[in-house]
Amino acid sequence: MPNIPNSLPLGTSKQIPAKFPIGKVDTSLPENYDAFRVLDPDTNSPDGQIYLTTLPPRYVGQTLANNPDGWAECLFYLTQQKRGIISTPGFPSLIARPPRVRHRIGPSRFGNGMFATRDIKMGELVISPIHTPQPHRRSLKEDSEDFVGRLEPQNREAFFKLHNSHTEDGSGPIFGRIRTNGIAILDDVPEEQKAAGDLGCTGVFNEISYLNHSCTPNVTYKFFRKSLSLAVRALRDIKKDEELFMSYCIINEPTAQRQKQLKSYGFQCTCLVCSDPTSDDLLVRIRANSSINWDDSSLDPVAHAETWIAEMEALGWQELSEYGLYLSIAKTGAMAANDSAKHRWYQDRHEAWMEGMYGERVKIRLFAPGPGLTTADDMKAFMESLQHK
Ligand SMILES: C[S@@+](CC[C@H](N)C(=O)[O-])C[C@H]1O[C@@H](n2cnc3c(N)ncnc32)[C@H](O)[C@@H]1O
Repeated sequence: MPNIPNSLPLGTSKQIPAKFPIGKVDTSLPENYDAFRVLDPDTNSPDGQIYLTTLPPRYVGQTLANNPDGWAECLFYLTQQKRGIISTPGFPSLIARPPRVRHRIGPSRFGNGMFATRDIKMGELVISPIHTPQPHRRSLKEDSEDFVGRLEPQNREAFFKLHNSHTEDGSGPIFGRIRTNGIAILDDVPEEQKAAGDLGCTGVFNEISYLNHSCTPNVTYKFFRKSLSLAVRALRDIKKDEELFMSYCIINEPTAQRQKQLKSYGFQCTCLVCSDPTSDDLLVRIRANSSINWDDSSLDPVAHAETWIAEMEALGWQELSEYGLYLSIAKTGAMAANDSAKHRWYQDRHEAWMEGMYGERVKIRLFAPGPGLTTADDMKAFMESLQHK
């Protein structure tokens, strides 16, 4: 029998793409630069120019007092990108916010950082930005200067308070801050737009850009095009006053690879897994054990999953997709063993984790216990029937 399918598509660990290149950057302008720079293009403007535009559209005289969600100053190279955003169903939507403020910015071991101001449960929304300045694709130094000039004064002030770890490589005070604080927001681009060259953006955020890095992060984010905002959610239960960490790199790669990705931020990560020389080997074993043979009667799926869940939780490795696979195995195994309390527990944990990872509540009731679906054999037949759907 094939391995049990999981409700989570495989390979879905957050693929946070590499940032701007490491080291010295070429910020020279193309020839005829001014001739093809356009402010506030309409969506019929030809592609291939450099566009500076404000989204959602901003009318004369409007200030943050009229629109607390604010505006994003965007720099595009394709009008396709502006078209893509404004044709997103529901755009512009209000930004979803947590019911009460759950974060603060303050001193951390790594300069400033962000902290929880109350206990936060796995999956819960920690923060959505009030506004999302400066999504952009490639960024030339001059373009960056232009769009910072277009920001609301208080947002410009917030921008210049951000850390700049690129003071020695020719980036300058603006592009340097974009390189240090830019968060890749690739994930929400519809496939057909990707094909048309709309590869997503990098965004710099007033508050979210204060999140420091860990390879065992306790929050992650999802970008929503319809509100041009990031939702930062808890990947596990977080205690009041804990520092919040996101990952700046692809965490399911070996330590040396991760350290390479982090070089552009000018620090060496010293988190729990980076400091443990056995962690790469553990990662391989976590991956290898995350699919099981449901025909193997010598294996107790729940006990197997629980061992690995405990191991991953001890490290704080919930951002790995394998953590979701183990929750899924535990939930399914508990159902097959007729342990409805445990089944419900893992069902809820899995849903909360999915919400944390993907930013939305996903109801997965595929494996709800019911007549005729209570033994391992029933489960096997059920899974086989799914394979043929
Ligand atoms: C996006 S900023 C985060 C906020 C920053 N700590 C501040 O004081 O404004 C990224 C910078 O924070 C620092 N940083 C973030 N995570 C770190 C970590 N795990 N270890 C050391 N430095 C870190 C590095 O200087 C990095 O370039």
